[in-house]
Amino acid sequence: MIEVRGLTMRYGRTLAVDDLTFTVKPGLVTGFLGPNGAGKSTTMRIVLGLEVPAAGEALVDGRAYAALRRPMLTMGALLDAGAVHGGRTARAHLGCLARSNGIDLRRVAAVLGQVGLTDVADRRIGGFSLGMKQRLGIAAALLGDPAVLMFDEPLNGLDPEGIRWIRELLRSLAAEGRTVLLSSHLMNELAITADHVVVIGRGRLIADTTMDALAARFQRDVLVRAAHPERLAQILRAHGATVAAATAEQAAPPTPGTPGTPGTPGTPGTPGTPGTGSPTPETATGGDPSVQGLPEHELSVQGLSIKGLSERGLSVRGMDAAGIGELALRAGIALRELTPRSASLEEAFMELTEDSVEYGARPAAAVTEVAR
Ligand SMILES: Nc1ncnc2c1ncn2[C@@H]1O[C@H](COP(=O)(O)OP(=O)(O)OP(=O)(O)O)[C@@H](O)[C@H]1O
Repeated sequence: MIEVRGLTMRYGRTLAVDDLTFTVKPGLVTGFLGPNGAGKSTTMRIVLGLEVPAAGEALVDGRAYAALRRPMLTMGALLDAGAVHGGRTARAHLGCLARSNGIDLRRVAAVLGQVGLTDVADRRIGGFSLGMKQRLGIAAALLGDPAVLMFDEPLNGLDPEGIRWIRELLRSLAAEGRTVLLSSHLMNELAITADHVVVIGRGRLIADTTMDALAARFQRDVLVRAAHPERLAQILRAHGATVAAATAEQAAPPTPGTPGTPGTPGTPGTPGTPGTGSPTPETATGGDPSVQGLPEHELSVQGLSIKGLSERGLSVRGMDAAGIGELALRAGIALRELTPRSASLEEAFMELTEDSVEYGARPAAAVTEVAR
């Protein structure tokens, strides 16, 4: 387990890490995500005892890394794959590390095999590609067979095969019950690999949550176009959904010639869906017995006219497309469009971190909400 508590780090006037607290648990791959300069590397260097924080502490399995007598047996880390002596062979490099940590030299051959470098073990590291250096760095991290592993941007610059290999390795290490933390500034890279994600921006915690919860939080809404939008809005609200008029940008322009295109029922060449002709305000209020007699404000959504709603559609949150379809069917309201819309994880990340960049520290309530 890695515990980061109230960590603060300054470089001159730059506040690189700002009162950061999170825990990395065993048995999971945890992604450490943030835009460039967010403070990921600084945090990792503090965990490794390479920097002394202005406040707070970082513990590895309950102890400060710098206080460990044989640290590589507790935690393996890869911070900078390029920071190795290019004149040494891979085997000699790992042999040095093993000797200095009292690790059995037989582990050298074992980890070289584990990362697929056995065939090049006696070549000088200076001639290695970036991918080979990454593998060597990972071999070094695995040398002491530690329960905790921490990698800074291990996927950087790798080809798809290399990325897939690291992903599978990290997942298998977590499946063995180890604690695995990897940083990245790309959400899409982490989305497939990580179970849990800690997001930081400007050194502050933005989110500490499961990947699934993050995706669910950024499930945007369902865009609904219906024959009687105002009535459907009432019904959906009565069942707990939040309904708003879709904004102009949200509503994709209707495809020309689509049957039942809003606002053009019965136009030659665009046959309306039977029984779902877009109502004029008069027919919607006058012809529909279920809404007759209702006050005017209950027959609109955000002040939009029924025609406006028919064209833009409704943005529905808190209910999935199946639930909306079911309620519309029961009410006899024909649907013309029912589109679940969610942000990609990359968009979710941009949205989260853009806020932190734009406004600095997020209010504690927002962090709690995301971190839940
Ligand atoms: N040695 C240093 N001296 C001065 N400023 C530093 C130093 N190291 C980091 N910083 C600053 O601290 C902040 C956090 O940097 P850090 O490298 O930890 O971010 P990061 O999230 O790892 O970014 P990246 O993805 O670009 O590596 C940045 O503003 C950076 O410029």
